[in-house]
Amino acid sequence: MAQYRRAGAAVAVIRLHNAPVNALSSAVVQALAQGVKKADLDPSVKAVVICGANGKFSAGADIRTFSSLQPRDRPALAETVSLIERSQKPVVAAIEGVALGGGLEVALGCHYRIAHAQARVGFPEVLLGILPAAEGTQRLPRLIGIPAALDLITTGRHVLAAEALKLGIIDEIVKENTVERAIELASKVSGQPLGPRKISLKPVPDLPDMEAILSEALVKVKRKARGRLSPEMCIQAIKAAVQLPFAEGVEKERELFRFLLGSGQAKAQQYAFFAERAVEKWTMPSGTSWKTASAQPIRKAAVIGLGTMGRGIVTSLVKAKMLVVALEQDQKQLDIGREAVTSLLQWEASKMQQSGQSQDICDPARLQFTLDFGALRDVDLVIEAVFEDMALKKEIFRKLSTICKPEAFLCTNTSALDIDEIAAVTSHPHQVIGTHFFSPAHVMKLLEVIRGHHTSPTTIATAMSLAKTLNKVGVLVGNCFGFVGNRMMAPYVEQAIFLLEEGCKPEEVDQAVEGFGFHMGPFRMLDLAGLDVGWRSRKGQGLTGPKLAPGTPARQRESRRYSPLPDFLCEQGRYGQKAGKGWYLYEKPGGRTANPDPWLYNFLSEYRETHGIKARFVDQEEILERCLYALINEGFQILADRIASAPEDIDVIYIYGYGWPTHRGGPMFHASTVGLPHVLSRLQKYSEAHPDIPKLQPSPFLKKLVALGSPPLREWVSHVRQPSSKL
Ligand SMILES: CC(C)(COP(=O)(O)OP(=O)(O)OC[C@H]1O[C@@H](n2cnc3c(N)ncnc32)[C@H](O)[C@@H]1OP(=O)(O)O)[C@@H](O)C(=O)NCCC(=O)NCCSC(=O)CC(=O)CCCCCCCCCCCCC(=O)O
Ligand SMILES: NC(=O)C1=CN([C@@H]2O[C@H](COP(=O)(O)OP(=O)(O)OC[C@H]3O[C@@H](n4cnc5c(N)ncnc54)[C@H](O)[C@@H]3O)[C@@H](O)[C@H]2O)C=CC1
Repeated sequence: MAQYRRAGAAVAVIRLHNAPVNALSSAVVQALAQGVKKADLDPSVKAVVICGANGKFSAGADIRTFSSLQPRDRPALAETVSLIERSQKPVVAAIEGVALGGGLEVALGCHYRIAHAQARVGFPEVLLGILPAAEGTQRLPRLIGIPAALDLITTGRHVLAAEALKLGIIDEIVKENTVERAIELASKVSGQPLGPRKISLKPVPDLPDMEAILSEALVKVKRKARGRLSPEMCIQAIKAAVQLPFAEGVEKERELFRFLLGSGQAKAQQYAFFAERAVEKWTMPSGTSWKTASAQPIRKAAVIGLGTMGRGIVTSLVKAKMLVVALEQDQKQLDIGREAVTSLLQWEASKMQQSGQSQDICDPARLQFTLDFGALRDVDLVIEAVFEDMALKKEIFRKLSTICKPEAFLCTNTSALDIDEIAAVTSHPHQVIGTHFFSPAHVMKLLEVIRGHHTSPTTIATAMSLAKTLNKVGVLVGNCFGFVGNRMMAPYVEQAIFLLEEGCKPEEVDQAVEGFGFHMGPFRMLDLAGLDVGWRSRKGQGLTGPKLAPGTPARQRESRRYSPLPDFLCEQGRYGQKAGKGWYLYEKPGGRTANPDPWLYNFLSEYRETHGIKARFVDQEEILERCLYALINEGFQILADRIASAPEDIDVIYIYGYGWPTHRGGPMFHASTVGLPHVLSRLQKYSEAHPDIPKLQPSPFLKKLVALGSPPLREWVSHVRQPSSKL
């Protein structure tokens, strides 16, 4: 838990031990405190070094124990940090790997901090719905000043040793053996006065405009937080550091921590933390899993199509230092694509430069632009990102199957189409897989990995490993129209549009959904993505356009309710942001500011009149429940169909791909929080009111879970019938 040893004559080394990340469980904290006391009591010890086992200092408090914390538990970690600082002998933190959260708090209790050049430090607590509660919000501002402390504590970002040195968090960077250097330093400083090294005794560096800095920070985090409480509470705690003596600031920090711990948001954000890690450990009902399948190395990759998605995918691959071949259909598109990729890479390089990272990502030697499929002969993996058109995709895959080397993996970025149908035209269907990136592909963290019927475990392992290499979260799902993400999106968007028919304005629906915490409501999202995308898909499905059977009622398809509103908008060229108008009006084509559009109000009134719909007032509760419960209901059906193997998979997809607010833990977590009987009864109510909307009819699986007494979320999948598995 914490190993105590002597190094040389006069230095005690305390090494934190708790694989894999030396989390500060109560046993570790206790052993650390004992070590510090032992060193203090031993007159032959003149100085102390604290370090971590396996090249990591510590990733902080053990998050798994938070759910069992009682509000009145003694803050043992904070007491230990104080104990370290009060030590009569100099204590040096030797930081390797990470010193995060409570790990950094321990280091701040030390009198000196040295770090390896590759080490990272930070206070990521805000991302877990809490704040640094072992006196971190009181020590960091004293050490590095308010503006920098606000940045680090409210964003949770990790900083590399070089930046930490610049900020004053650490005293020295080491390239070789950090612990040896710490021992040297400890020996050197023993006997020197410790008062000036105790951060709690320092005043917070004063600034003339302190009040303004704090208020601006509050406005900024409130705007960004979308209902998340922790960033605001972090600012309150930092404000206490400015306004109160250290001990009182610590009291305030604890009070705010207790409030956050009990808020429910912390539980949701910590669930999301573990869900993200759980999805990496994919398993198929056959027993094949991440443990048994091995990924193949990808050195050279190709991307076909450099449109919205392809250019972002190329950027991601280049950033991950792969050799990349980028292919387009004609010279004009190739030139446009090249320019777009170049500017994305330049932007990435400048971002990296700002954060002190090396920026050799733009090396043109690693990137080849071509019109020639022959250039794909030696690539290890291809990602196809051409138009969403099955015939075109098949044509491309047929070609790839003959041109690429037999062991190459063939991936499609389709957002909804059948992976098996695409794989069927190749000679190696077991090497075909869906890799569904999200827009913008170089930014969004999600990679939905879609397994076809023949996809091999090696192909899955390689695609999941690619996600990790690209710094994304891969989630393995089964093959069906829209997979997990877009399949659940469909009933959500459908409800939003039906609500317009019934009397809402787009901004009312968006405000309700954004008030819940989404970055964008459905109409702003549709305008951004382009209304023509869905239109093309609906035409393909024969729901509108030339394939629609003559005489089909305007608002009905196969006895289900259908809204032709988005088709009408597209017929008028209102494709969204790119056209300067869609559900909203923009300042110009490509403009970003969505303004309510009087034209649309008139259009909606006329539409309602034509179809004999009496507009009614729809309250926020109904807007939210209709949109979100329809989406969640589909999630239950997806679990029942075994398209997703666990609720965590769905939640991670929604958090990282669709902007579901993390503090609400994802749609399935949200359902478990509000209670399955509640979700069921609201769906029943709405489906009785709208019997022609099948997506409001509660999923039989949801009904089953309620009948079983609403078991906890982690038990849901044990109640799914196995034979229907698509995974
Ligand atoms: C560290 C990482 C960057 C490593 O990343 P990577 O190598 O990619 O590995 P992972 O797959 O992410 O992780 C490997 C494995 O480790 C698990 N794990 C990681 N971190 C933790 C952790 N902190 N705790 C537990 N487990 C952890 C992870 O889940 C993986 O395991 P698996 O799931 O089985 O696969 C990366 O892991 C990372 O970023 N980790 C999180 C870092 C973090 O967020 N740290 C902050 C932790 S919170 C903290 O430190 C809080 C504090 O400031 C102190 C709070 C004080 C609490 C005091 C209690 C007092 C209570 C009463 C108050 C009231 C007082 C009164 O009334 O008076
Ligand atoms: N736009 C989005 O937000 C998302 C799109 N997708 C999917 O990604 C794929 C691509 O979508 P977008 O990038 O939006 O399309 P896009 O229309 O922006 O780009 C497609 C590109 O493919 C090129 N192309 C067409 N035929 C080609 C051929 N034979 N050879 C080489 N290049 C060819 C086109 O010139 C164009 O540049 C589609 O399957 C889409 O469903 C997936 C996730 C999100």
